[in-house]
Amino acid sequence: MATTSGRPGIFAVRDVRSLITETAEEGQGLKKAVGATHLTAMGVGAIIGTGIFVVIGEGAGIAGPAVILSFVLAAVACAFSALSYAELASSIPVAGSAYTYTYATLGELVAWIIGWDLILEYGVSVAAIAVGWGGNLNAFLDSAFGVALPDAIAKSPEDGGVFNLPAVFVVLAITFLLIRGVTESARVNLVMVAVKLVVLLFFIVVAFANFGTGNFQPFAPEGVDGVTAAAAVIFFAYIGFDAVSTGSEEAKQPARDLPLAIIGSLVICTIFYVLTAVGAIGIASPEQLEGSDAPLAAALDQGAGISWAAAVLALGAVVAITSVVLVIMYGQTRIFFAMCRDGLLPQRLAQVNQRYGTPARLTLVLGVLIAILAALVPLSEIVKLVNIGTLFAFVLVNIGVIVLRRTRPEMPRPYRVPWSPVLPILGIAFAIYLMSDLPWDTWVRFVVWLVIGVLIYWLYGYKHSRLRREQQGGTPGWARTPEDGDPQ
Ligand SMILES: NC(=[NH2+])NCCC[C@H](N)C(=O)O
Repeated sequence: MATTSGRPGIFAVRDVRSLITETAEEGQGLKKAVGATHLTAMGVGAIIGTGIFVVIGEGAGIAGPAVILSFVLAAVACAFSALSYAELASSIPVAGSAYTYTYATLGELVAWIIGWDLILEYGVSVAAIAVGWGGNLNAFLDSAFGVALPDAIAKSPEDGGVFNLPAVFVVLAITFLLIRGVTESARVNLVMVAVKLVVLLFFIVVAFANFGTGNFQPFAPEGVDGVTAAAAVIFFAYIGFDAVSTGSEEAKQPARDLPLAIIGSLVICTIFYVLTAVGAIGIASPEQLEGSDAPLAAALDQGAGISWAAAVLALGAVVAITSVVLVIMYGQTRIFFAMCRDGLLPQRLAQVNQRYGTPARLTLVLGVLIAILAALVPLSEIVKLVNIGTLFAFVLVNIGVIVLRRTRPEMPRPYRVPWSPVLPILGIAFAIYLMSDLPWDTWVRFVVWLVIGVLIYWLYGYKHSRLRREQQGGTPGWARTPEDGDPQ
C-alpha cells in the first residue's frame, strides 16, 4: 500500500494518489456538483465583503489618494499565491486546501499546524464576520426605515449587550443551507454575488458621473511607505480566492475549473476594487472616507448628493457579508472534513449524509460552535489575526508548489505556475513582507494559537492519525469492514 513516502513519524507525507482515491470511499465521498460559474462566484462571494465596504476608509487615511495603488499592490501580492493555489488545487483536487497540500508535501505535523491555522482563518474569523453582519443589518434598518434592534440583543456582553442575535441567526441559517446541499448553497451564493456586484457597479457609475480631479492632490502624502502600509490592511479585502480550493473535491471538472475560478475571481474583484477606489477619490476626499464607518455611502452622500445611497450600500454590505459567511463557513467545514477523514480529528465526524451529499453532522457541530462564539465574543482584533494566519497559509502553499515539483515531478498538473520557482518565491516574499508589517501583539496571539494547536496534536492527532495507523501495519481505514467497528 503506497500511502506514504516512507518517512516515519510526524514528518510522514501523504501520497497524492492515495489522497485522491480515498475521496471515493464509501460514506466519505462528497457530491461532485459544482461547475465553473458557481466556483468563480464562490471566490467572488468570499472576497467582496467588509474589506471594500469598510476597510477602504482606513486605507485612504493611511495612504491618501494613493490608496488606489495600495489596492493594486495588494492584488499583485495575492496574484502569485493565487497561481500556486491554482496549480495545487488542479493537481490535488481533494477537500482541505492548504492543509491537504501540506500533508502531501511537508508532512503531518506541518499539515496539522496549517489546518489549525486555517481554523483560525475560517472558523474564528467567520464569527467576527457574522458580528459585522449584525452591525450592517442595523445600519440598513436604520437608514431605510429609521428603526434598529435594541443593543441587548444586537451586541456582545463586552459591548454592552446580552448576546448578538443577528450574528447567531445568520450563522445558523447558513449552517442549514450548507447541510441542505452544495448545489443549493452555490445557487444562493450566485444570487448574492450578483446583488453585491450590482451595488458596487451602482457606486462606480454614480461616482464616475460626478467625478472630479480635485481630491487627487497631493497624490501620495505618505510616499511609498504609506502605500505599502495601507496595502497590508487592504490585503484583507482580497482574502477569499483561496476558499475556492477548500472545496476542490466537489468540482465537476477540477482540472479546468479550479484554476479558472481561483484566478478569475481574483481578477474580477481587482477590477471592481480599483474602479471603486478611483471613483471614491473622484467624489470624496481621503479625510471624508477615513472619517466614516460606511465610507462608500459617505462618499455618495457628500460627493454626489445622494442621501438615499446609504440604504443601498448598507443593503449591499449585508448581502455581501452574508455570502462571505456562506463561503467561509463552507470552507471551514471542508477543511475540518479533510482533517477528520485523516484521523487528526475524530474520524466519525467525516460521515457524509447520504441524502444531501454533505458532511451534515460536522457542519451542524461547527455551525453551533461558531454561533456560540459569534453570540458572545467581540472580535474586532480578529482582522489582523486573520491576515497573519492567511499569509502564513500562502507561504506554505507556495512552498508546497516548489517541493512537489521536486518530489513528484511526473505528477499530472493540469495547471502549472509559469516560471516556477520564481513566481512562488515572489509569493512567499510578498506574504512575509505583509506579515512583517503587522503589529507585535498580533504575532504573539498567533504564536499562542499555534502552540495550543501543537498540544492538541500531541494529545490526539498523533495517536489517531490514519496515516500512522496504516504505517504501523494496522488495517487501513479504507479496507475496514463495518464489523471492524469505527476506527477511533
Ligand atoms: N478567510 C477569511 N477569513 N476571509 C475573510 C474574507 C474577508 C473578505 N475579503 C472581506 O473583505 O470581507
